[in-house]
Amino acid sequence: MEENNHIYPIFDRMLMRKDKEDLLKQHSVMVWFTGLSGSGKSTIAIALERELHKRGLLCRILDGDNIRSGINNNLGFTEADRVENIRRIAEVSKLFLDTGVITIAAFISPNNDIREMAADIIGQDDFLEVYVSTPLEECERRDVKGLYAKARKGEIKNFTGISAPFEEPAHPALTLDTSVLSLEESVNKLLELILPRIQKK
Ligand SMILES: Nc1ncnc2c1ncn2[C@@H]1O[C@H](COP(=O)(O)OS(=O)(=O)O)[C@@H](OP(=O)(O)O)[C@H]1O
Ligand SMILES: Nc1ncnc2c1ncn2[C@@H]1O[C@H](COP(=O)(O)OP(=O)(O)O)[C@@H](O)[C@H]1O
Repeated sequence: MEENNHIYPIFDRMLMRKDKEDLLKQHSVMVWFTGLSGSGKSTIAIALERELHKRGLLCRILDGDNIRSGINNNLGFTEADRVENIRRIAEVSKLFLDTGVITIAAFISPNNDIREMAADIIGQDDFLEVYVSTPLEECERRDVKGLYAKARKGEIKNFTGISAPFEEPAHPALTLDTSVLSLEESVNKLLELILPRIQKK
């Protein structure tokens, strides 16, 4: 490769994240939602992506539907499996970030060590932690997938909030309690936080 450089100067260097961000006219960032099942992570992620898309900004959502059903379909909910789940998600996120894409992850990611590992893989400066702090009582009242009822009956083991721990983030960039905030209010708060970072002047 090196000896061809004078013939093909275009091979001088590999295209970098900045080249891709310039192409897309945006800065990429990682928006990392954490919170209990049913707290609103996916709902907010989808609404946020729509608002950014409307503004001409390219995003990628990673959530249980496209990760746990595919690349991570060999993982369950033991502590070790959750660590591996989040590790792979962080590595995949990094690829999207390096492609200039605004990356939005919606996973329980139940403790500080797991979220810290994700932030280390992705890079602390790119990592915006958003805590969807909807109380357990409200998540359980919603019981979107009927899993809390099953967990209470002991039919699902290691269920976060019931039989497995959830550790609140110490210093999230933003906290959204969807028992108090409407979806629109949550998205507006996110836009206020994110837009100044991702829009190219
Ligand atoms: N034992 C147990 N504990 C928690 N959650 C469970 C469990 N079993 C299945 N589910 C469903 O899986 C979704 C959570 O997956 P995550 O990948 O976000 O979890 S983690 O970050 O690895 O802790 C979560 O979906 P969300 O509601 O989207 O959060 C649950 O529906
Ligand atoms: N203000 C709100 N913000 C977000 N979701 C809400 C709100 N009020 C009610 N919900 C409902 O709560 C549920 C949250 O589910 P989901 O987004 O799948 O949560 P998670 O991804 O955290 O498991 C959805 O059914 C959603 O319609």
